Amino acid sequence: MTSPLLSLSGLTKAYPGVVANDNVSFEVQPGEVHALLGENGAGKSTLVKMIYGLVRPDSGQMVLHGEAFAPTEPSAARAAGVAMVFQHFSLFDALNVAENVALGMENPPPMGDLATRIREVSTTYGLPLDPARTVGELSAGERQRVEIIRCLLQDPRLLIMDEPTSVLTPQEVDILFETLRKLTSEGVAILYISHKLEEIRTLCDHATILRLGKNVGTCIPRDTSARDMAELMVGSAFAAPERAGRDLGEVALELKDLTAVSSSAFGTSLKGITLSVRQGEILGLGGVAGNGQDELLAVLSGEMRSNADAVQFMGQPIGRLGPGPRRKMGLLTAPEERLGHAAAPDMSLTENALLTGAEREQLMQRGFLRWSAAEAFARRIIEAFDVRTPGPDVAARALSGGNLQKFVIGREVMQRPEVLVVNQPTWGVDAAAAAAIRQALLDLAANGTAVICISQDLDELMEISDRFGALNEGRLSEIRPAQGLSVDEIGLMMGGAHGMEVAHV
Ligand SMILES: Nc1ncnc2c1ncn2[C@@H]1O[C@H](COP(=O)(O)OP(=O)(O)OP(=O)(O)O)[C@@H](O)[C@H]1O
Repeated sequence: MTSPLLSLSGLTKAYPGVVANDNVSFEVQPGEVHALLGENGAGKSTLVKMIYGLVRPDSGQMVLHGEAFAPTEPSAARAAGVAMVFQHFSLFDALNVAENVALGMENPPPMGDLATRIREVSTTYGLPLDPARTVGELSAGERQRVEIIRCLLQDPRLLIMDEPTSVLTPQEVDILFETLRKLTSEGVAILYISHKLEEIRTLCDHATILRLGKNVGTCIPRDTSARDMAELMVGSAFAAPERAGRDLGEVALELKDLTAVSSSAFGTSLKGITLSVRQGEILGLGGVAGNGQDELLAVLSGEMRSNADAVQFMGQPIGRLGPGPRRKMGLLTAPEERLGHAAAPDMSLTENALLTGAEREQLMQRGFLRWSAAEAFARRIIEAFDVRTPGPDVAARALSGGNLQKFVIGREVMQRPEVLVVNQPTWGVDAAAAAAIRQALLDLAANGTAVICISQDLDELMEISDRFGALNEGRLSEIRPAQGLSVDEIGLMMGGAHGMEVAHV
């Protein structure tokens, strides 16, 4: 048997109120794809941050290529052959691909040489990318390729990937997996974090499962069902969402030939969008990211204005109203970007609860903030949505990604909206919590709320939507009943955006 590439023994890291990693030990072999599984807050990101030199363990040892390994910063980890592709890309939109790659390198070669090397790596590993293109014009999949190529130019022995497929089309996922397989055939090891269990079954050789910071077991994903893996992570069985029959009420929200120019140079303008959603109904909107989803959410939240008549709430024109008045009426929204847009990173959960809940939860009285009521509201969200955190005083940025997502969705759901618009409601959320969020949206609709769910997850949309439409380059397809729609029909509705194929529903 070959000696392991990386072995971890007894790694422990505590934060105030939580032990993020508790005596974690396992090994990664050269040439394998090793999955790191665990529910939200289980400690996956903390563990890989220790390997990448972003977080220092309180105790425990790491051995890489047979030598003691204790990186104090990412450059030390990179020098030892460890590379990492993050969930959120750190790229500059206005610069081209080669310039962005150079910015992430310790000693970048001259631009001409770098462009040649980028072309070589991109051809060798099947990652099509033109070094001269401006990054702002690239799709999410192409941006990820910039990050991957940046890593590959450093000749890594271990590549860490944190939820790499959440922004990719099914076709881009296939391309990525091909690249990863080529890398492993050359002996590179891949440490792979994902909540998408079917993908893990396709790609990964071994999996280590974390629960509440502890290593609770390993499995061979190919030989384990997705349901069994989910239960290993949670430690118990969980319920799949149930959809009750509902009577639909009045039209709650209507868009009439809505046209809006994106405020961003790299955004997508909305072109003639017409739709309506009734009380008690869930309208699912699919499409590849970057086809107008963010702009549609902004035009509904009031962050972007339109013609007054183009947006109608219970028959009233509201296109010129800002976010405050819309919230007061009961039109609530939860954007996709949880850190920075949906939540203020350095503010506590109580302060974040206040940010969107002040009006409808009466957290303000005669100009004064009612702090104890705001804290009680934050506690109710934490309780109802099973947000794993020591308490409401914790800053939003200290929550694991999935737990913050649960908080952001819970905050809007608990305000009993008349209309709720969500974008990617279960992004980065584990299987059990995703089921709970979908159930909460179904329950809201059962109580008469009109829901618009924008998502790239077609399985999710088919599970909860009554009717389905797709965004493509700022236009909306025909809207059709979701039940009985075939994969081919959905593919046609998505209109081949960025040449994508719909591989699964
Ligand atoms: N900087 C920090 N300060 C305080 N607590 C933190 C910090 N970073 C992580 N934690 C806590 O450590 C625990 C583990 O978080 P971590 O981000 O590693 O989980 P995860 O498994 O990656 O979750 P997810 O799947 O939601 O991304 C969580 O309880 C989280 O709140």
